[in-house]
Amino acid sequence: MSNADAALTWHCNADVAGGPLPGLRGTLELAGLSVACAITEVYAVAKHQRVLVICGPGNNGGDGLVAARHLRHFGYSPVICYPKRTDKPLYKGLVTQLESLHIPFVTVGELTAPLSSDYDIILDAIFGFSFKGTPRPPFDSVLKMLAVPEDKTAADLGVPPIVSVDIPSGWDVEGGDVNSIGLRPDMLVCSK
Ligand SMILES: NC(=O)C1=CN([C@@H]2O[C@H](COP(=O)(O)OP(=O)(O)OC[C@H]3O[C@@H](n4cnc5c(N)ncnc54)[C@H](O)[C@@H]3O)[C@@H](O)[C@H]2O)[C@@H](O)CC1
Repeated sequence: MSNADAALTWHCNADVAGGPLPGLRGTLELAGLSVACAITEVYAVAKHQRVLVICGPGNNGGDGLVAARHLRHFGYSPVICYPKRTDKPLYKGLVTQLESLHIPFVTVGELTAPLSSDYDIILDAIFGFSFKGTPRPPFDSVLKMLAVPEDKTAADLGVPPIVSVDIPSGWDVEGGDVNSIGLRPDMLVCSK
């Protein structure tokens, strides 16, 4: 059993540790752990150690914060971009856990193209099913850095493989890429 399988099995059998975590905290933990485990299956740490985790302001971003912690424990070197933080205690706790592991945080301004010079994978935890309208700053400029127009390749633009949580960020959950955001993830991790 791999470390990732062991962690997921432990979480799913969490009654041995006093019961599953309740409510949103529990679902965020399970979602984030599942995302991290899925990444280990597809992007081996030996070749994809540097992971940029971009977190949005809602629960999709929370999945990213949890996934980053597990990725660190699985041997990856996550760096987090979390430009719109919330004061909710659950989220402050997730940030404190990451800081205690000395996981670096970067601002949007510190992200420079081509992203592939600094990162081997992007974890897109910006928006999930509650995204509406067109992306507002600062996420509009972040999404532009991740976009790959139809007539270009990710390699041309230096965009590393993108793993999206739930749905590609900026896409409408029913209508798809109605705003022509151009984010075309290589991998999507979503619940059944
Ligand atoms: N709701 C739940 O119980 C859970 C949700 N999870 C994840 O969280 C996602 C849904 O979470 P949320 O409902 O918090 O929403 P999202 O995380 O999808 O996004 C909502 C946030 O994005 C902002 N936003 C919306 N449209 C925007 C725009 N055009 N420009 C800039 N900001 C914009 C909103 O103001 C809000 O802060 C799911 O897709 C899933 O990935 C789960 O994984 C964990 C449990």
